[in-house]
Amino acid sequence: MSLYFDAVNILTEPASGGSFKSRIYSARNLRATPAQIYALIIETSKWDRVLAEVIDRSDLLNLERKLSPLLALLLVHDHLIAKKGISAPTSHPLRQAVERHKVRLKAEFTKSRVRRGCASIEQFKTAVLREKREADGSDGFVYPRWVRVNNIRSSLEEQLKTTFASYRRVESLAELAPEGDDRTARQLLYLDPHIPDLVAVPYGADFTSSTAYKNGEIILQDKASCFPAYLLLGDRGPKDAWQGDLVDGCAAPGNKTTHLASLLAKQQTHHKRQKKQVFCMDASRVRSKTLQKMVSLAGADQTVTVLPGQDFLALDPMDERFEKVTGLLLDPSCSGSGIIGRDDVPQFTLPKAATSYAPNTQGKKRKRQANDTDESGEQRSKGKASDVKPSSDPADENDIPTGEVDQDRLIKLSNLQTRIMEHALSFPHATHVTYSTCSIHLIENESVVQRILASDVAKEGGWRLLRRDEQPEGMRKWTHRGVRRDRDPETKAEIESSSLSVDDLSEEDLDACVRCWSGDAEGLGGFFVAGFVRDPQFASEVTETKSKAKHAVVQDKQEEQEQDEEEEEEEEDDDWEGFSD
Ligand SMILES: C[S@@+](CC[C@H](N)C(=O)[O-])C[C@H]1O[C@@H](n2cnc3c(N)ncnc32)[C@H](O)[C@@H]1O
Repeated sequence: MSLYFDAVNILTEPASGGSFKSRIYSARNLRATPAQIYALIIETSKWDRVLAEVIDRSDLLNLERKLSPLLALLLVHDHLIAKKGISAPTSHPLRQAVERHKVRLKAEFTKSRVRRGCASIEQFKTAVLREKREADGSDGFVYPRWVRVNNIRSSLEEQLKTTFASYRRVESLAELAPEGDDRTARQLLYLDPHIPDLVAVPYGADFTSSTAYKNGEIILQDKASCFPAYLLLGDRGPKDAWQGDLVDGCAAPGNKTTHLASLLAKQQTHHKRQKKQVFCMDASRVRSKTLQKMVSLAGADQTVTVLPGQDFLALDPMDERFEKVTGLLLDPSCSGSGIIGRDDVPQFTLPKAATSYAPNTQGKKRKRQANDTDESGEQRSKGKASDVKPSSDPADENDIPTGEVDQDRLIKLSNLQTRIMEHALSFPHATHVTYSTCSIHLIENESVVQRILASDVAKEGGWRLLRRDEQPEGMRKWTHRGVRRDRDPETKAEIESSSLSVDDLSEEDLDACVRCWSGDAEGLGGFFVAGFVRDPQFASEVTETKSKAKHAVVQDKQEEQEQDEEEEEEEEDDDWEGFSD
């Protein structure tokens, strides 16, 4: 019986960090084996809708008051579906509480199958799974595992021949969706058409024990998180390699930094030794340790200098160390509202509790709360050096969203993001800067862009947005672009009542901004990125306009002064009461 109590405890305790499976395997005080508990929970979750129906119709919970809804679901699963039945001595009171009703339970289970027009248990299982996916909205929704090949240590060709040798290429992301009851990873691979060296595999694929992963040849990084470095360095090769140094100002845990280094490696010819070219930093000392480990694991120590605990805003753009900096990538802290919960804890439809049963949390559908857990990168990086793995989870990069929109916090974030960007634009030799967030809110995205473009530093430096037609090929092809008003994250429809709008941005500006949304066929969370470029022509136009304006002001002032003097003279004349006729 301990198996069922262990499963109930696992499902009802507050979630701590890590995947659901790893939480079971690292849980203490379990009496059953983790494998047994995991299998029971996963199998029961496939049948929950039917089991809840059977339990309700047979009135089990009103007849057996000792059973909680969740415990009943697990026990009835094993009673009706597991080959060996309930895993407890026949004399155990809870086993008896279920088996006393075996005729009724069996009859309701059969009726449930017949109602769905299924002739066999297999057909029944497939129908029930389809029903479950339709009900939870996950039907047709693909959220793959994204894998970036690190060009410092390997190449896409090499990885296709080794790590992915047994994988079959598919032509669409949709083919990575689980089929039937197959929620486990199948060996399928999709080459991303937008980001070079990025592949997608079914979500359950686990590379953490693969040599390629341990050696930093592959990095588990979400597709959207690859946009900023690609937008900055693009499809350059040895012939048109990036000139100058780069800064990643908000870099931990280091996904985008190592991506920059990987793209630079691709541009370098083999005989040319890479010089230090990327300065990266994070204001948090603890997160900087993770950053350094990620950089080393990716083999990027030759290219990347980590400035631990460095506040980007305190960096002096005039410092001679940065005089060759031509590009900056800024991915500051944000609300994280675009991060989709990777909560892999199975969600159960439960039977109705008996009227006199006082349920604990077992009676509710569990959803992980952001503050249940301690999953910020800050906390994670407190682990041992050997714990540090290339990050795959956007939650490692950002705050975990609470689901509630705190307007004051968004305003503060937006102000800080704008300051950070204005500081980036003040690097004297910078020509390209990218700005990104994993937020869906206009106030952190297009609105920040609008504020930056309106700033003195942008106007004086001749900064404008990197137009879509100037973007690297993969980004040009990406169709989801900037929006003028906030959108409903579910329906993607504009929120008419939203008072915030970005009226100063032109249609061309919005087309320059790149958006990602969760819940569509792209397999991503919410993300935003925009590139800024210094345009000398634009600068001179601005300077010219400014100097014309200045000139006009000076002229006006001069004229004003002359007039004043004339008037004064007149007044003086008026005041002169000397000679008279
Ligand atoms: C969204 S995360 C960056 C994720 C990272 N770019 C990646 O791809 O792995 C934001 C990071 O910015 C850091 N940060 C926030 N403000 C900063 C500042 N003023 N200077 C330097 N780092 C800052 C935070 O500590 C946090 O680690």
